[in-house]
Amino acid sequence: MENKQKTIAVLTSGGDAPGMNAAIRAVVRTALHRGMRVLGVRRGYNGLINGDMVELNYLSVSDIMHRGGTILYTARCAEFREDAGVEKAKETCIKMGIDGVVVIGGDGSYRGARDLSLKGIPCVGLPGTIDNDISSTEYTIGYDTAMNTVCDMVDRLRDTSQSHDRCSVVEVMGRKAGYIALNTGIACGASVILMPEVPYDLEKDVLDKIRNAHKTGKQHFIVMVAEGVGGVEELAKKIEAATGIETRACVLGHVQRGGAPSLTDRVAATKMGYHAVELLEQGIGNRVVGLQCNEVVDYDILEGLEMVKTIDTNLVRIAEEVSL
Ligand SMILES: Nc1ncnc2c1ncn2[C@@H]1O[C@H](COP(=O)(O)OP(=O)(O)OP(=O)(O)O)[C@@H](O)[C@H]1O
Ligand SMILES: O=P(O)(O)OC[C@H]1O[C@](O)(CO)[C@@H](O)[C@@H]1O
Ligand SMILES: [Mg+2]
Repeated sequence: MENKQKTIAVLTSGGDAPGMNAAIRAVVRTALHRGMRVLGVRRGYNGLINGDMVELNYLSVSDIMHRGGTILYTARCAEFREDAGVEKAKETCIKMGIDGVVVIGGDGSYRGARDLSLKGIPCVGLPGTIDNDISSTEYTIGYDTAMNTVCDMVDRLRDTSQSHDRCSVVEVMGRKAGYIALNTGIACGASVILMPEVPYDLEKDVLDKIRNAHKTGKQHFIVMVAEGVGGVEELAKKIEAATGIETRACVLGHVQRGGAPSLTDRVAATKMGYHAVELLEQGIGNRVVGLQCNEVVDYDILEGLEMVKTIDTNLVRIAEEVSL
């Protein structure tokens, strides 16, 4: 008897990230190349629960590689956090003949993928988040683009800070992680970088540093603050009061999630998307795909979620020594 044609589904979930489209394209093209059908699920797990999906062909994913956002839309789906929601999604998968699902998203989306895998629908997670806060991979899709966007924005802030002899306190995204803040802080020449992983003393690590640099003739400052530290408005007031330097706070916000993906994001998304399909082709689910030393790897979802990722303490030290 002839083998039944495999059908896989692909969805994006959680916050969007530049490069998600490149990942969708890689999944679709790889699967079609191997003779599978592909369904694109709209708005994350919502689409899986409600059966909101469309068949994708080679042309459906043309001209999307260079676009930010996700053509499949994304969402945070409260219903999927409950067993009843996962059960409904499973029923939809069975009804639509879905043999496996590629879930592109963050750690929350991975938990959902695990729940559905445990119900017998093989799921493979791809790391799609600007935060780079997924332990099982050194790199997440969207991280590089978001950091380049931050650099571009902060370079602009520097122009106006420099012209006014001001201090700019900038909040960047990252949820509870400081990866974006640390790397962009270095790249933008920040005088101070605050991230949740590294405790700081306001007087010693922020105010004294700015006061001392001010005495040597430095007139404008960038203070980079991770979202997980927050409080940029209050911090700006404290810096102004303690140093006499006019200070402004700026929360960069969602601009960090948009824009054309960088080359790094496009290639990473393509490599990982390809691997996800290779796994599903073999009927292997409950896995998360990642990059370690730029090589594609995969792990059991729970094992991946339980891995620990730490901030690069050497990079923190370098940032401290070179900043002024
Ligand atoms: N513990 C869980 N069990 C089942 N499903 C979950 C769980 N946590 C999250 N999900 C599902 O995954 C969706 C996305 O999760 P979340 O909002 O945490 O974003 P994420 O995937 O971590 O991405 P990001 O943090 O980059 O925005 C949730 O809306 C929900 O549908
Ligand atoms: O778009 P929302 O729901 O406001 O979520 C914002 C969060 O999503 C991210 O942009 C991506 O996880 C975080 O950096 C941020 O904390
Ligand atoms: Mg998350």
